[in-house]
Amino acid sequence: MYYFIVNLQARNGQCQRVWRTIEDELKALLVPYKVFFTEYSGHAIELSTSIIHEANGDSIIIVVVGGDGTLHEVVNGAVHHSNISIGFIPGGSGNDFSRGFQIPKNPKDALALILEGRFPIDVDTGKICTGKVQSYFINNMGVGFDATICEEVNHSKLKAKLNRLSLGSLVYAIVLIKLLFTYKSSDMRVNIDGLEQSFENVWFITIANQIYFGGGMRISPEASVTDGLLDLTVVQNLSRWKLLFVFITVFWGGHTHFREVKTYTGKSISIYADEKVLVHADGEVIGKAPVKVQVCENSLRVLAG
Ligand SMILES: Nc1ncnc2c1ncn2[C@@H]1O[C@H](COP(=O)(O)OP(=O)(O)OP(=O)(O)O)[C@@H](O)[C@H]1O
Repeated sequence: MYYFIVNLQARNGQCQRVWRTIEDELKALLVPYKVFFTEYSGHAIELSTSIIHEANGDSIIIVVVGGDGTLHEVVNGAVHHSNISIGFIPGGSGNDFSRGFQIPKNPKDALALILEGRFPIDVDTGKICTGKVQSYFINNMGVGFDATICEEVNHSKLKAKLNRLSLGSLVYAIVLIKLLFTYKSSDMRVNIDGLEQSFENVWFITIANQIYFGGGMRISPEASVTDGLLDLTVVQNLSRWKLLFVFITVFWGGHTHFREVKTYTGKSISIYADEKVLVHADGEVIGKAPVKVQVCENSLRVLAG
């Protein structure tokens, strides 16, 4: 039995078409399945939690049809349950998860990969604690400018317009350019596995589990979801114009060569900011700094490409 959790509203409603294709294919192939549609933000975590409870330890596959936000919620329900495998059919605007896990863009091909079931791998996730909130991420988390971009993107009317033109992933770049001229950098302290460092004028700190971020940018080109490590990128002391230039190079991972961009790896990381800067997990704003992040090795089973 396959359990589908579908966000028909992903990509501003265009995910409906993706689901229709999948539904037709499941019926044609006589695949046994149950489908649940998300009705509000946070619903996917509730759905996955109740599916997992009913499975009572049996091995099952939960397939997410939607964007990285819906996937993020299901990850938070399924993490540390080794009897659950997660499949994904990309139906969102950014789809960084499918890039990082080599899942085909085409819905039928992505479904074929799941039905073959040949590649379940146990991957790392990151656990974040900020204030009273605890959350897991599969792609990345960030503190500062990138979280502010996520906040703006998730409330942007532009996203809907670009999605209609199939240019949804461009919204991150456009919002970045807009915020570039108003965002104020701040000083931060970072503790990586017990070693503390201070950074002045930080634009953002991103902690990545996999390579891709913000709709296809190669933020951590060396990241691996099976190495038991998280990859940090600190961007500081950059003028607004140079940040824009560095940003362009992120698309091919060239930013790591700039002296204002520092990279580290670690298992347990704390970030303290002088001001209460925003924190995102997989593109969803979850709170403000300070934040504690820890790698959870082999904590999620995923059907990757
Ligand atoms: N029925 C619904 N109505 C409104 N919002 C919903 C509904 N179902 C889920 N959501 C919320 O919509 C948000 C965005 O969904 P999702 O990430 O799947 O699509 P997206 O934003 O188009 O794609 P991406 O995250 O890849 O850019 C999620 O935070 C999710 O909780």
